[in-house]
Amino acid sequence: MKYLKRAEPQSRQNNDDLVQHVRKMLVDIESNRDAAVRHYAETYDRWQGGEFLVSGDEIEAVRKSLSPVFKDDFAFAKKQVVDFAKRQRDTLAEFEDEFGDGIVLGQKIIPVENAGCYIPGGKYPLISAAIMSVATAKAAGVDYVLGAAPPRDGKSIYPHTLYALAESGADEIYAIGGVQAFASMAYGCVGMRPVDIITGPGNAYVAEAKRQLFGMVGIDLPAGPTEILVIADDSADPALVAADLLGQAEHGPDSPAWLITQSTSFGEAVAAEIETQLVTLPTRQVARASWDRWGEIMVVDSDDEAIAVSDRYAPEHLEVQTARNDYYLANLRNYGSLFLGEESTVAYGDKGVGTNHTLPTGRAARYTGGLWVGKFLKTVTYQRLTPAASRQIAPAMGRLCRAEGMLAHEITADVRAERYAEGQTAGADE
Ligand SMILES: NC(=O)c1ccc[n+]([C@@H]2O[C@H](COP(=O)([O-])OP(=O)(O)OC[C@H]3O[C@@H](n4cnc5c(N)ncnc54)[C@H](O)[C@@H]3O)[C@@H](O)[C@H]2O)c1
Ligand SMILES: [Zn+2]
Repeated sequence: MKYLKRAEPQSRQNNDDLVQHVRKMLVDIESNRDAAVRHYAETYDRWQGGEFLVSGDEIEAVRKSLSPVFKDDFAFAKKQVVDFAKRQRDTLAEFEDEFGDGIVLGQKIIPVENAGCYIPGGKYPLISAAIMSVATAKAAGVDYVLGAAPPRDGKSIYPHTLYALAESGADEIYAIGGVQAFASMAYGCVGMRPVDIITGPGNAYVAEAKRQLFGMVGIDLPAGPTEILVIADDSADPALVAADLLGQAEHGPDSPAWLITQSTSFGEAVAAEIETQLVTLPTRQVARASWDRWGEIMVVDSDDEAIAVSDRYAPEHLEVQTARNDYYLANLRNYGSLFLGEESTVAYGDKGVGTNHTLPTGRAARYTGGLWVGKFLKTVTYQRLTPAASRQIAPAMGRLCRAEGMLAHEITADVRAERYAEGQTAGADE
């Protein structure tokens, strides 16, 4: 593999400052609660309001103010995402079966009770993120869903985001952003009830807060700064590929965009197109910074090498525009969501083609997919035995306890062997 363009040396590994900064905030909020939350909201969100909880009147006013076209577009996106989520829910099944005579084992699927969903809004109000988290949680059957988004002007949530949160089914909505939002949802500050799982994408502070809070509260997945990788060959259109790379570079100055191709001339054409398009792109300031710093163009020798390199990057978004898209679909392993052919594009996935847009970043796609109904559901198990079955497995179970030196465990098996011994009346077989 050779690089036509390479990212600046990665400084991501050394994120001590970020880790310490977020830890300090979380510790402060855990001990000083609402006062600390208010302090950080004032510092980082320029908060000037009173209550963080958004009132029903404010939601109603927003409902009235938005255009029918926006509402129709939103309804389309929501329907796509919810239909797909329900279809995914249908793939999960409870079961109860016999595993050996008299040994009944089962799986149940139980939604978490309370979920806190974060909608990013530092740079852009990510309206669709409300559907991705809140509507998906509701499709999973979560009882109570709290929505949180940063205030746009120090006072209230961006109206379209507020509408999206309400329409997606949020039970309560709070105008609060970043680390202080996640800490409040986890610890139950500023009137929030402490939730069981916190979800949603966000910037580096948000991603780090989720990582540190994990354990005391559930998290969906590491979903930090957006990434895109495009695998393209000579059959692709360099202008379209360049547009798609810049489309995601626009997210923030820490959003990498990568291209893998087997054709040096194609790689050069995309590089030239990017320069051309950056001249007029309205959000070029951000896109230029991220492309210069993180952008990469790699030339490989074969489809299999393209797949191997792509799997190493484990990109959040992966577009494949080649003459052999099905081969890639069959063989790629690590990605958050895959966009096959030039007709699909990450922006569709972002805004509401139907797949969830909260996706793994920072190589987390090696071990997880994106947000989906399953993240709000627990697959739990249960067991039930007949007396005869209990008696029958007791000796083996007891010996395994003993082998581990767990003698109190062994006794629990031994007493059952005795209790259900043949001829005993207590607990005899039905
Ligand atoms: N992985 C995914 O699925 C996915 C999807 C959509 C968006 N994203 C990413 O989400 C991110 C959104 O970022 P954003 O910044 O626009 O919005 P954000 O809501 O994630 O972050 C804004 C918050 O950051 C906090 N903040 C800012 N500076 C701080 C500081 N110095 N210390 C502590 N907190 C601070 C503020 O409280 C503010 O409310 C982008 O990086 C985007 O790429 C990821
Ligand atoms: Zn995007």
